[in-house]
Amino acid sequence: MRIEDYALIGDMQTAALVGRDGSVDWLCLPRFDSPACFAALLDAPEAGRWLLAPAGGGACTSRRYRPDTLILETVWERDGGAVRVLDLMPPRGEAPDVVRIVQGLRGRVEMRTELLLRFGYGHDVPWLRHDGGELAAIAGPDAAWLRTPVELRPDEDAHRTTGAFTVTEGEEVPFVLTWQQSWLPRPAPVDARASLKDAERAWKDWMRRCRYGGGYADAVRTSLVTLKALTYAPTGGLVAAATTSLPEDLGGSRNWDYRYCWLRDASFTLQALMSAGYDAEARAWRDWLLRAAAGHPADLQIMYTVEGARRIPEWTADWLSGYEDSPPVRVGNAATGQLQLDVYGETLDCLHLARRCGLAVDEEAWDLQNGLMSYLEGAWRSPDNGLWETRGPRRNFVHSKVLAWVAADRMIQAVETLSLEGPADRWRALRDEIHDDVCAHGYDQDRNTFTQYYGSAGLDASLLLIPRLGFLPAGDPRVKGTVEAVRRELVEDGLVLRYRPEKERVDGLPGREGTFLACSFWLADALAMEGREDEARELFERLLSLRNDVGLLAEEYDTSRSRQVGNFPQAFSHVSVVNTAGALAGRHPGTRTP
Ligand SMILES: OC[C@H]1O[C@H](O[C@H]2O[C@H](CO)[C@@H](O)[C@H](O)[C@H]2O)[C@H](O)[C@@H](O)[C@@H]1O
Repeated sequence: MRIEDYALIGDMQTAALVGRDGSVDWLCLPRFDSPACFAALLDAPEAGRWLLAPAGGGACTSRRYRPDTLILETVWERDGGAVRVLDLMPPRGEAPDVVRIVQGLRGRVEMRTELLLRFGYGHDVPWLRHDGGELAAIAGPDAAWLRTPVELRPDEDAHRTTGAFTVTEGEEVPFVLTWQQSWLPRPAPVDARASLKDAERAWKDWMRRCRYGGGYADAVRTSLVTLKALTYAPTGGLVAAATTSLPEDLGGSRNWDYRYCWLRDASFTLQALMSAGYDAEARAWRDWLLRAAAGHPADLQIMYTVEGARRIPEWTADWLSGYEDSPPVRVGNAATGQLQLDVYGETLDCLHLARRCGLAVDEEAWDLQNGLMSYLEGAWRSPDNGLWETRGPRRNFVHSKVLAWVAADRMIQAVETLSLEGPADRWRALRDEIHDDVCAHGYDQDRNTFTQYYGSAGLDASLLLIPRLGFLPAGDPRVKGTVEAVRRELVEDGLVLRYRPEKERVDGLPGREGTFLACSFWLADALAMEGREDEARELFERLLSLRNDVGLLAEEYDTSRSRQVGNFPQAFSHVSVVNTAGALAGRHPGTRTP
């Protein structure tokens, strides 16, 4: 399946990907970053999957989410009849469940199910016990049960379970898969119908809180649901995407694990959610941050687990061949230990915005902000790995310095407008110093553009954020020059690359990558801010057209193959849908009138 052939279901603790062929090919239990029990996404079906589809196989005729929910409806029209499968993960009760309900729509359709549970990222083959429509599977720490009225059959050789049945018009056949740690008693089974109702109610209640009132409302609502689905409800942490190792370069090795909370991605996500009125999520994330960042500000990490833990060692699951033969499959992320100075600015920007939106002034949060700012005062001159997490030598990335300016600016604003206490004069001097430094060393007069890093001949799409962050106005000739330079040098078939990896081999990695969707939205934002609304709208609509049939976007787009690439669905991309729609409605991205 292509990446865009998948849809997401989830229960705000983990998520699964369901293909257009009715196969659940990715599911990590019990948490986003737990080992997968279905990993066919990154190998063959033998790495674990759950198929539920007409016996003849093949892709569905159509599918959609029930409006304002993450309940997936997949329809197959066949000669003798039509069938719909509802897929969902109900709000988490005692244990995680995947509920699948087959509904006969017309005539008769022969159906088939095939379940291969492979715990430990496709590695661990469980013992299976069948009892009529009941299956129990167990391997090491994992146990799972499948309940259905359909007679299930073991295929002992292949360690798989199959079932065949016919569904006629008006008939409904439920399947419920439940997971639990193997040493605990089996959880009480959930009722498929009742959990469908619970899930629908929970999603609709959440969407009712939405205050977004601009254009492109359907796209924005789908993206908000996706962002909420990437939130780990027990702690308020937000993952960057639901997957690991979907390649940025098909056949290449730019494959990373995104099932963690990046302060950068989470700050962006929160800004989008707050702009739509979701203040409770902002509070939950602020509290998550206070717990995760506790300790010395110099020890702040750029990412944590959803629980706020610090250790995320990177290793490769060598038994998996990778998506479309793109090894390695990485688990964990070595970028954890990198120095990325921009996260201080993004975090302080987000906390400031949260306060402006009415989040109560909290002493602990202000202490944290002061601590982060003091650290940055001493550290902002250091070269770092930058927001793209380059694995080459550290550089003086212009974006990192601009975000140091943002950090000082938002702290000054907090003192000036929210009457918080702090050394505003010292911060004002620092803000001016950083501004002068960036304009002197990060701007190339001959080419009339800011550069990727001090002294670099290369460009970087993150420079498009300069006007939106308030570092310089959109009408400044240096900003306009940068926008034009990005269009000239980084645009491929109308979409924007983050940078040219081949140039100066800045990221220290082999191969190339697709155009980066968030950066393409940033170009639309920059054009809108410059008053070039028609061009901005045209680009935005092109980007919306790249979403799959259920409105989802991966991290990147390969223009030569016309395919989505990279992890999926990606928060960065969906944040950008919300922000750019807001920008076109006249609101600057990431802001909300307090
Ligand atoms: O491309 C190299 C890097 O790719 C990942 O980082 C990217 O994803 C992060 C999460 O969305 C995002 O915060 C960052 O800006 C992106 O560059 C990967 O996590 C890195 O390990 C890798 O070096």
